[in-house]
Amino acid sequence: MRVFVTGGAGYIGSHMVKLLGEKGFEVLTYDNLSNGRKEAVLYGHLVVGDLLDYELLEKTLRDFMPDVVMHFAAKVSVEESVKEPILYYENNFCGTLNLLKAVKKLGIGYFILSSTAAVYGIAQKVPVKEEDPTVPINPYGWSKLFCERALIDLRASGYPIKYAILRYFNVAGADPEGKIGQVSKNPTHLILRALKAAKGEIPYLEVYGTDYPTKDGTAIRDYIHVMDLVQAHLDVLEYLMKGGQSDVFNVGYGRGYSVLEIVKVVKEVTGVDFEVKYGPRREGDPPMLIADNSKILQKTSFKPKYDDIYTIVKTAWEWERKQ
Ligand SMILES: NC(=O)c1ccc[n+]([C@@H]2O[C@H](COP(=O)([O-])OP(=O)(O)OC[C@H]3O[C@@H](n4cnc5c(N)ncnc54)[C@H](O)[C@@H]3O)[C@@H](O)[C@H]2O)c1
Ligand SMILES: O=c1ccn([C@@H]2O[C@H](COP(=O)(O)OP(=O)(O)O[C@H]3O[C@H](CO)[C@@H](O)[C@H](O)[C@H]3O)[C@@H](O)[C@H]2O)c(=O)[nH]1
Repeated sequence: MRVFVTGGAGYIGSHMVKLLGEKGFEVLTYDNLSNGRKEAVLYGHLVVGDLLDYELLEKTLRDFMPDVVMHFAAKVSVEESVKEPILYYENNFCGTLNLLKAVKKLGIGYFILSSTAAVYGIAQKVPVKEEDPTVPINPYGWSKLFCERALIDLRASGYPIKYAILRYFNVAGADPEGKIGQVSKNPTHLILRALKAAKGEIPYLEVYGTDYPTKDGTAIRDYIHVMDLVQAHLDVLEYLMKGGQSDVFNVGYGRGYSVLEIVKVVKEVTGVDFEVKYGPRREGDPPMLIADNSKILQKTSFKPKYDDIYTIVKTAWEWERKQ
């Protein structure tokens, strides 16, 4: 089976490409390398191209003619999206429209979209369920919600695409074999920044906000290991191919850690008591996001294997210390 992976040179996409390659899928990665690295693509070919370059996108898809499109390519920083909203709408939404346009033209049948817990905005209750209100509080979340809508509407218009929209919670950790991991040109993610503080690459870790309505005043997130996340894509694909209905799925573990709890785990795992400073909230950050993952657990064969915060931080640290 042939799988076209957009964003396959990035953090999550490269773990997906590795798993697909190991399982014997034929893979083609399409990535503009704006935040990806060609060395991270361990299987199949890489076409360096932009989603916004419709001609190249359509030609690449036509030449490869995949059975499945897995769409990871996006700009992913909440903070940057608040400062550069047009960039986010253009890259993420217009990019996805180009992809859907080409998919429809070529008659491709399966589509898995990387969406995000950021579509929920300030959750009224946690854990959040897929049918809960989606009112993003930053342009990144809106750009992803628009992509969801476009895909749902394409199906509703009668085009017989089978899709899964996966709303990832906070993805962390690295390939346990140590071949790939998270590399970012401008790292903003909490665990990665904490590890960089432990390495001395940044002078301290700043905690963004200590006045959230949570147990210790810092924001809570549901951290999921990247290996479980990419496995979830195969489980969902199997579900669709066996006749499962197109649907939206939360992908998280259903439990949350505060920023301070993560700091404690990172200090324990690295053995480094790095400096922590306390600053104001970061614009666009909701207080708490935890997945209700019962739908994916019930409907597909997905079974988390790496759902231990120490395993997540350890695999990330093993990768990061080699960089
Ligand atoms: N990391 C997380 O915690 C998280 C959580 C929820 C959802 N997601 C989603 O997962 C997906 C992958 O995120 P990631 O963390 O691996 O980010 P990443 O930046 O490592 O990967 C994204 C890849 O897409 C490529 N890309 C971006 N715009 C492109 C364009 N216009 N054309 C071609 N390639 C382009 C980048 O070069 C990069 O390699 C994204 O869609 C993101 O919204 C990530
Ligand atoms: O140096 C830092 C970095 C982050 N945080 C806090 O840590 C939490 C997690 O932040 P981060 O790791 O940047 O993730 P999120 O902003 O929650 O967003 C991630 O998780 C979303 C899903 O929940 C994805 O959609 C996004 O792509 C991904 O960046 C937030 O409360 C941040 O304010 C800090 O306090 N200090």
